Parts: sequence; C-alpha cells; structure tokens
Amino acid sequence: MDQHVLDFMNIPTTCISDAMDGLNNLHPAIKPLKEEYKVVGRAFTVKIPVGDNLAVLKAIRNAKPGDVLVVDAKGDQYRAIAGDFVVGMMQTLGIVGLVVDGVIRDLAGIKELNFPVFSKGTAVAASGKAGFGEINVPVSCGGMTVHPGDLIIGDVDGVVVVPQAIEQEILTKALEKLNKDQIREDQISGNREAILKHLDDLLSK
Ligand SMILES: O=C([O-])CC(=O)C(=O)O
Ligand SMILES: [Mg+2]
Repeated sequence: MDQHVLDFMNIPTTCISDAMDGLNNLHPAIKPLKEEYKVVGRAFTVKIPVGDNLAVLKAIRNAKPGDVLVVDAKGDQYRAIAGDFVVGMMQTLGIVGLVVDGVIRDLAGIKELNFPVFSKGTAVAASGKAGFGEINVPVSCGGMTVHPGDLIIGDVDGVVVVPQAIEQEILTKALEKLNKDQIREDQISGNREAILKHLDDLLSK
C-alpha cells in the first residue's frame, strides 16, 4: 500500500476537509451504508450513461487492488449501478471501496459483505448493459471533479478528495488540525472555566 494511503487512514475526514478549507468534499447526500465504514484509496474513475452499468464492470476488470471505484452515475437515484453480486466481485478482486453519485441495490446483501459503499441510497431497479461509459477519465462525482489516482477518503461524515499534486501539503495540514483538536479536547472540553476563557478569547478578536 502506498505511504499516503496509510498516512490518511487515521485522520478523520473532518480534519482533511478543514485542511482544504472545506472545498473538496463530495455532496453530503453521498453517505456510507454503515456508519463504521472507512475507506482510503486511489480513485479508479468510471463515467456511465444514466441507467447503464457496463462500464462499471469494465472498471472492475481494470482496477488494481487498493483502488476505490468512483462512479459518476449523474446522480441517478432510480437505477442501481451495482448490487451485492457486482459489489462482491469488487471485493474479491481487491478494490477497497465504492463511491457513487447514484444508488446501489441489494442493500442487505451488500451490508453482509462489509464492503465500504458510499452512495446516495438504494433503489430497486437494475441498470442496463448497452455500454457507452468511460473508465479512467476525470469524472464529476458529488459536485467535484475526481481524477484517476486522486486520494479518496470516506467515513461516517462523508467523502473528501485530495488531488495528487497537494497530497503532502494536505497531509501536513490535516495532522496539524488533528493535533489542535486533540489539545482543545484535552484542555477545554468539560472544563467550565476553560470554555468561558476560550469563548471570550474568540469573541474579543
Ligand atoms: O447485476 C447487477 O447489475 C446488479 C445486481 O443486482 C447485483 O449486482 O447483484
Ligand atoms: Mg442482485
């Protein structure tokens, strides 16, 4: 696994978001199917026409272990881009997560797989398999442009995208924020006097 994937594993998405001034988050409607899901990996991107998931299968065939599949399904909430069978294939081939601007189906079966899926929810209908999608190109997902190889980090609060060119800078800033949050937690939370002083300091600026 590459070092930055490991480095970002223990940082909450909130701190990473703060390190990017809140500008690189996917739309908050894209949520994990289970609260405990955490995913970190490099984006393998897929763009599909509404209602057709053949390119998702092509992406699964071409992705590398450790990749996160990022699917631009144009926000369609009626036709699922994958169910438990397709998600099971991803898992067995070493893909570490699925992020989709759209929906999945077979929710109970997918939850049993314990594979981190972040989606806009679930639907009943399946997609067609006529084709016309594209893999490994910049895609639009949750209002953000995601490039192949970008770092994708998802947890209970949502999904953030760290472009490759700024990974090191964002890692440093996110760790600083994590440290600052920890100091606040240790020195202020639960301490009435410290809270009053903290508020007075902020309000007197
Ligand atoms: O086959 C599909 O396209 C969707 C599905 O139900 C599954 O993956 O289980
Ligand atoms: Mg199914």
